[in-house]
Amino acid sequence: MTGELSPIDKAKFAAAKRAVDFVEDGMRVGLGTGSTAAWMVRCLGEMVREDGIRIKGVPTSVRTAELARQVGIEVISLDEAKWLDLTIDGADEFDADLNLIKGGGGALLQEKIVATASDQMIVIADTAKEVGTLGAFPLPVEVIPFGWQTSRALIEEALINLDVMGRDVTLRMNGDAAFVTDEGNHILDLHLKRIGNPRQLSLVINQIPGVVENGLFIDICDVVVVGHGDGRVEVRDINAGTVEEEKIDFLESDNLFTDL
Ligand SMILES: O=C[C@H](O)[C@H](O)[C@H](O)COP(=O)(O)O
Repeated sequence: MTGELSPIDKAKFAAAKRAVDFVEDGMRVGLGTGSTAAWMVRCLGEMVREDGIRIKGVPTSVRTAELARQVGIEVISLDEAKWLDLTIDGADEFDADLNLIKGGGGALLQEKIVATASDQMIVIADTAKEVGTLGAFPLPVEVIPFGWQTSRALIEEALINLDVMGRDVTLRMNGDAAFVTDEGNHILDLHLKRIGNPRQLSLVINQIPGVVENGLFIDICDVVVVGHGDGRVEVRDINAGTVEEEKIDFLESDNLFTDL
């Protein structure tokens, strides 16, 4: 069945499959959003159904909550969990310091709250997500609908003051209408090309009235699991300074691919 998956999906699956090894019985786990995180939720569901591990999952979006329930994971809110042992999530970009751009799917706000309320955040990604410098992927910024054009103008002004390379700021659309997040907000995508100082940019953007949160995750991620299309995975731990390599056997998970 894996023959029907593209190499990129195999890479995402391999990273997800390796990352769930970090999950132990009784843990409260933050469940990320996106195509890579969806593989992780399916793998966790398999562990719950077949290995009998008991976990409580805190989803970062409506769609992840739906998938988690479908695969048999007990879903609780962050307020019920209060604090999490671990969050596993995808990313749009990561750099050598494991700083991230997230929010390509519009879930950055809940994702950042959940990851920050976790002892550890593990990012799962295919090799295409690794960059020398963040910023080729447009940086998502969540803004409240009221006065969003004013917020955009203030962001553009801030980008000029910071002397950032690209300054194009676009409203994310969903067909003919503005995209609406799970929190009822809009997303502005900042086409910056290169983010020289992500920490400074994040602080400046978050001070602008109307901005709820931005997609830069600075010093939040501890471990990245990078998947390759042939099943190889690298586990890079920024705190321990270690890199481990392994290979995932796709055949062991064939049942996960049958109902796609
Ligand atoms: O809002 C979406 C999330 O930040 C995703 O984790 C991110 O966009 C990566 O998604 P994917 O795994 O589909 O590339």
